[in-house]
Amino acid sequence: MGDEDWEAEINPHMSSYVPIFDKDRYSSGENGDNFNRAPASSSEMDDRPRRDYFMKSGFASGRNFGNRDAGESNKRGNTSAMGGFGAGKSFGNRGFSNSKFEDGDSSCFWRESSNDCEDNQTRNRGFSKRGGYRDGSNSDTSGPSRRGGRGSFRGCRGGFGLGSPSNELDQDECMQRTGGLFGSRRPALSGTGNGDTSQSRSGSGSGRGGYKGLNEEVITGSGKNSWKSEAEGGESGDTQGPKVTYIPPPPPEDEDSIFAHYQTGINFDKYDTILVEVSGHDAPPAILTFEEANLCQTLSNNIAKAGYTKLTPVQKYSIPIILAGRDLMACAQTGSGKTAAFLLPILAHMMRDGVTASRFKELQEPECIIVAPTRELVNQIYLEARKFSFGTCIRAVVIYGGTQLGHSIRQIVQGCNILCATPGRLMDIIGKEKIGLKQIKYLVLDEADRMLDMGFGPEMKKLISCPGMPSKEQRQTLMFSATFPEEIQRLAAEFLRSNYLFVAVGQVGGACRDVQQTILQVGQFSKREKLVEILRNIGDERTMVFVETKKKADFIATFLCQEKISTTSIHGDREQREREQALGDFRSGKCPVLVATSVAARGLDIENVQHVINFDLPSTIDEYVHRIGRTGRCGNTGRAISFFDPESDNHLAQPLVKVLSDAQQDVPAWLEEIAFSTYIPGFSGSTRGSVFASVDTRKGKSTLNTAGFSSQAPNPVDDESWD
Ligand SMILES: Nc1ncnc2c1ncn2[C@@H]1O[C@H](COP(=O)(O)OP(=O)(O)OP(=O)(O)O)[C@@H](O)[C@H]1O
Repeated sequence: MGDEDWEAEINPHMSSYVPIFDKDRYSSGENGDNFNRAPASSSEMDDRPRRDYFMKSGFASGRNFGNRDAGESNKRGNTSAMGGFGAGKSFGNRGFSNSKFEDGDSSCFWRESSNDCEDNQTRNRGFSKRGGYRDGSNSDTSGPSRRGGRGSFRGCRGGFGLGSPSNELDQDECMQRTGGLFGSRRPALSGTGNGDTSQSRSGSGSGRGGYKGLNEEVITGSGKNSWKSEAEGGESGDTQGPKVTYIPPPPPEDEDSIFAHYQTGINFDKYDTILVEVSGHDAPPAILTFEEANLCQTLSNNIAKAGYTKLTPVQKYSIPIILAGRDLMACAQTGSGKTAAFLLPILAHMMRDGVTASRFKELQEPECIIVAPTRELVNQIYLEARKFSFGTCIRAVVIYGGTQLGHSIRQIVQGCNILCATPGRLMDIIGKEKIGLKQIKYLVLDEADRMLDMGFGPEMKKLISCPGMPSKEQRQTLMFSATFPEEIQRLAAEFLRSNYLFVAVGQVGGACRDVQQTILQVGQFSKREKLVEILRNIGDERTMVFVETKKKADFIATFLCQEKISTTSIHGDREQREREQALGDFRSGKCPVLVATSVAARGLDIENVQHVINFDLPSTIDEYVHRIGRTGRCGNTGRAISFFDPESDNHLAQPLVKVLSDAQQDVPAWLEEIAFSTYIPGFSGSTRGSVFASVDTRKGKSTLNTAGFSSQAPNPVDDESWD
């Protein structure tokens, strides 16, 4: 079913789902959490699920959005600023400067009904209307609103602008606010007024990379589509937008929290049986134990405290390669420890070579930059870097969009050896001359195929051609992913030294075998019923439900709440604080169901996710592999159920059959039939013309081995032909 059809189906529900806030009956409980609150009456019951969702999923955690009833809002006590956000800011999508952005006691979602253009637009957009906000200190309600309710902004597209920023930081922040909300459906981005973030702008007209769902933002430029990044939320500064004030709460500092980890699963030891291929000249032998890596004592202690006793295959091969100073492209199944595979040898080198101890400086010159496509993922990588560098003088910093730029800068100027960043925020910070690149020795692209695709690729190219960035001969470049389409491997050459090594653990682009995959044929209109049936059977086990569009994510989450299934959601139209809240609620088990778009498909490592449900199949098989990889991690088992709608998913039949059979899963006969009937000559694994690379695209193979053994073989690769 196309998106249009969903519009038709969703909209009537949307209007009926508009929560009419009844402040007396639905005001917050003590903890500001109204979820699962028993209804006071049957009429309340009707509305409750939608309130539940808004409250629970952070739409409403104590905020009044775009609320006309500013007076009511003020009565609620204006608790502000957990973590500092929202303090002193006022919100209101129509010039209401009194409604406060609250975060605290009161859990309520306020939404007014109105017949005006904005509201109609909002309703059409969905029920997720959020009130706009303005910087209270700059407030000028008569001026252009910094952020209208989502719907209202869209309804009045073109009328969006900014007041004059009052200082450099302000300017930059203003420039940054493209936000998930505002990036929608805008033309190619151009800088306006403030040239200082030009590097982050798509000078070529290409938008930020990221994820695209069916109705997600597409920005055209450079003669081809490039995605307005949902993942990034468009924080780059490439257009004007509202001021982002969110300051993420600092992670816990106590050692127990830093080293908290989950257990490896029963299949962890089976990793050793996976075939590993290493291609490229003179690959150093794999190591079999952490001891062989000869890491310094502090690092070894941290590894032990993290609960790592045994290397995973990608670690066995990648660690010695990186320690030998080689460039690397590594492809290994989801959840198999790629993060430590690059962090540990980098940290070991930094410890060996010595780093500038962190100290306050306006311009920081980190030794290592790690980029990844989503905010949540860079944050996760940062936490891993912080864990492994615990007790050393190495300081890791994380910066990402959707948060206050000033906060990112403050983190950086305190000292920065390892910078974990999303591309947009990174380019902004470089543009602000807070980060110098001269000292860069390591450049890591996690989810590298995504980082190099047409979404993020242009940004990455800008990064490596930034003034000061050491040439590829002078730095070590490392790329990791579970998928690596051939054409992306070719693009990667520009970033890597010609003698880079390629490590493939198992089938490149293959699914993790610890995930039991089931494909069900379900038509679009039966999906919800099926979903509820499955979730009821699952009970409280943690489940991620992937849908294709942000709008549908809201819709399904609301629907599930209505069915009394505790659900939250994450997607690119949600504020960053809401995204983090949603992830937190999911991680803690408070909401065992997380409805997500592809923004959550890659990299996220959440303990105990036992099920992934593809309510909608993604458009590419690689995406499928990443999504189902949110379960079955680190030797644990998991289950993935995918709804296959023959009306829309036939193009995936062949690659699905391949992925299933490669992972030794049952292939339904009906799927084989569809695959056969849509046979594409020459198909070898993917849609969109690209295929799984079965090997390093340079075609040379030097090693074919199981992960338990190190070996070296002659390398037939002709570097010249590759370069
Ligand atoms: N050697 C090890 N021993 C025990 N646990 C490990 C080891 N290596 C990694 N882990 C844990 O396994 C989990 C998955 O690791 P990680 O997130 O790095 O996987 P990944 O390969 O990057 O997955 P994805 O492809 O989804 O990004 C993490 O919780 C990590 O701490």
